[in-house]
Amino acid sequence: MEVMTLMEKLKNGDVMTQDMRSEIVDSYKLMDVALDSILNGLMIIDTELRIKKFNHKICELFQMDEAAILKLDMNVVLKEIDVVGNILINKRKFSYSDITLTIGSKQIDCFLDITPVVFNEKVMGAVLVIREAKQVRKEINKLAGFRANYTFDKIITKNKTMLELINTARRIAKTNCSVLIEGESGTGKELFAQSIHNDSQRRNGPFIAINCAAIPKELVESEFFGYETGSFTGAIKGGMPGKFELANGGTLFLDEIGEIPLEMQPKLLRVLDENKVMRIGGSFARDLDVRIVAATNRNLLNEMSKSAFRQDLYFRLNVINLRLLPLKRRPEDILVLGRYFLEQLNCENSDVKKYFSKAFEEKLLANEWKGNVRELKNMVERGYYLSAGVFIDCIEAPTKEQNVILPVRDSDGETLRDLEKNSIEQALFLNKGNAVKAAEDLCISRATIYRKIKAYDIHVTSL
Ligand SMILES: Nc1ncnc2c1ncn2[C@@H]1O[C@H](COP(=O)(O)OP(=O)(O)OP(=O)(O)O)[C@@H](O)[C@H]1O
Repeated sequence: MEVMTLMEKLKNGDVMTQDMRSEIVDSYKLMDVALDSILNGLMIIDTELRIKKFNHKICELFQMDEAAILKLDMNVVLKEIDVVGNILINKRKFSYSDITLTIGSKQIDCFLDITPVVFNEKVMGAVLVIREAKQVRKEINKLAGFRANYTFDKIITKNKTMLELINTARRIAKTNCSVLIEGESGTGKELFAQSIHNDSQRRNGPFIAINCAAIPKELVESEFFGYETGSFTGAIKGGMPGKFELANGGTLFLDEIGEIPLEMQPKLLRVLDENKVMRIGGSFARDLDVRIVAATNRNLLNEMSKSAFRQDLYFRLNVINLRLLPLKRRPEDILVLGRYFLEQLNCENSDVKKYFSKAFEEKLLANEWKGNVRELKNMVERGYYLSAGVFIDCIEAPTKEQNVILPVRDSDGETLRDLEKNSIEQALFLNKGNAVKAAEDLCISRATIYRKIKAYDIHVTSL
């Protein structure tokens, strides 16, 4: 018999039989099993915020046994929320992302849905569905692509030093120590960082990359550490987690670390030393479990001698050092890499298979490769799409920038600086302000273009 029908019968004065009693007991047991099979924490409270029921996941989330949970004062746990006003009186469902619950001396970051329980128009209490923020972020990171795609087997090289570096990186990937990757722009620093993450125990956690050169100085702290509601003008209501929090359980890749403002460096060092982060305007520190991989194309020793980079931070980051070789110092890699990129293009465009002409290969070997592997990849791609026949030859059609008639300027007296600034402005203009695309066209890194935009005070929106 349905429990509800049974209840109705009892309400109407029927006498409770043994069968009815076991029916009710069984149905309660069934409900408990169902509640415990749910992967989210679930709790039912009454209008006085007293706990009426909860599932096993709540014990896991709160790290408490059942008896301790029953003693919790939910007015304290939910002190950040107006449960009575918002949910019980207004009879409305509320969802809170990134809320902090106070459970005894612990703080738990979670996503919380509260739904009022209404019978015959009367509010009886509310159902709380609690999901751990760490878990939700893990799923979001997976969907949003915050993960590393590269693995060591995708790092192509025949160079002995580079092969040794890959071996070292493979070995240290298993540890938790910080890694500093040095090398010119386009040498494969991010490739190494992603491969280290994918070869570590953290491979299922997030890989969060942050380009220190791309963040405006005044936003660096909030990007790194996050902030709580109302901590500064323009802050999003409800606060925001910083990149450290987002990378919890995974790897944080600090690209262009040499660009980090000097005043920010001691704050970063403190977080790395203490493994804790406090959001701006926050009242408590959150525990962190983050592996740091930093990269730079600057000579940090030089920066230190100019007092532009702190020594203590340098030593904290430079536990393991990987110095990648520029492409011109590993000429044996030029054709190997070139053919690898060509092979990829042939696979992507399976209808036509193309080959390098002898002259093209000679041109590749003779090039300066200031933009390193990135430049090589772009050049192969350009050759591939611009060549009419199956052989990729040297004749390169004019690039987008060369094709355009630019505003006439008196070139007399134009300094190198002006020329560089003009080129960047043109590339930005041609790419409708998209700095990443402009950087690709100019064969420079994203970090470099952001740095130059800042240095030349280029207003992207007015181009
Ligand atoms: N050894 C390699 N094998 C295959 N692809 C490579 C290799 N090295 C670099 N690449 C490719 O070259 C491009 C640039 O690499 P990456 O972004 O890792 O360089 P980077 O040193 O981090 O550059 P930047 O300092 O400008 O950020 C990427 O598309 C990457 O896949």
